[in-house]
Amino acid sequence: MGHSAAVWDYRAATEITKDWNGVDKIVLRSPRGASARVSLHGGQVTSWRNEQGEELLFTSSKAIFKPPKAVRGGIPICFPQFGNCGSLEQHGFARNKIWTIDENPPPLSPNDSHAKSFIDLLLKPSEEDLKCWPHSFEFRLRVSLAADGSLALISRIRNVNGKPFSFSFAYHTYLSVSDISEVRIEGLETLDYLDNLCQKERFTEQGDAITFESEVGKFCCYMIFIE
Ligand SMILES: O=P(O)(O)OC[C@H]1O[C@@H](O)[C@H](O)[C@@H](O)[C@@H]1O
Repeated sequence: MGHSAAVWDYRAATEITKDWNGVDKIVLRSPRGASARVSLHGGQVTSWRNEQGEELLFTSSKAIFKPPKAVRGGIPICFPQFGNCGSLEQHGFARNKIWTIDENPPPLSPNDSHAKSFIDLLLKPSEEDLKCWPHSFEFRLRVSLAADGSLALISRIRNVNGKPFSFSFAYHTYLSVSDISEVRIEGLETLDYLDNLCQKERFTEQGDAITFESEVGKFCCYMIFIE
């Protein structure tokens, strides 16, 4: 009768264990067998499996899993800087840090009608972070897995002391694909991008979907204004 989602215990479907470096990792499960694994190292989603148990994210065979090295794979969080567009280390420091779990997270929004298992992770700056990036922030990352296996990440960056600052941010998602020649990315037409393979020269994406016949390195430019 398909009642499994109604009786599914979402708290019990969230399991916290340790990886082999002693860092906590969280596994979220859906009633039909999808799962997501999130590490406190970098607040990084390191695995996302569908109901058939197939891994949807790529992790490099050369990835180093020892903090503070960033793990090349899954969904690294780039913050407070994307790439090398600033004075910080490449992609900022968030992906190198050990995040914490918020044991009393705010509830899911009432508009969110689908039951989900979720975890809220927090990152606050250390003394050392404040020396190289002197801004008081709290980064809340909510990772949720819906009953149908879909994964959502919501990031909220709070300015703690009201002094303005700017930052850049990205989910540097590594998707696993079986045949790159079959991949098309649609919906970026007309957006400007910086071409990493052409000294970050600025171009405008034209007409068709992006396909991959050789190496591609495009940073699409979005600007979000928050009042
Ligand atoms: O090697 P990192 O620091 O994990 O960054 C991953 C990649 O990030 C991309 O944004 C860069 O264009 C690549 O050159 C880089 O390899």
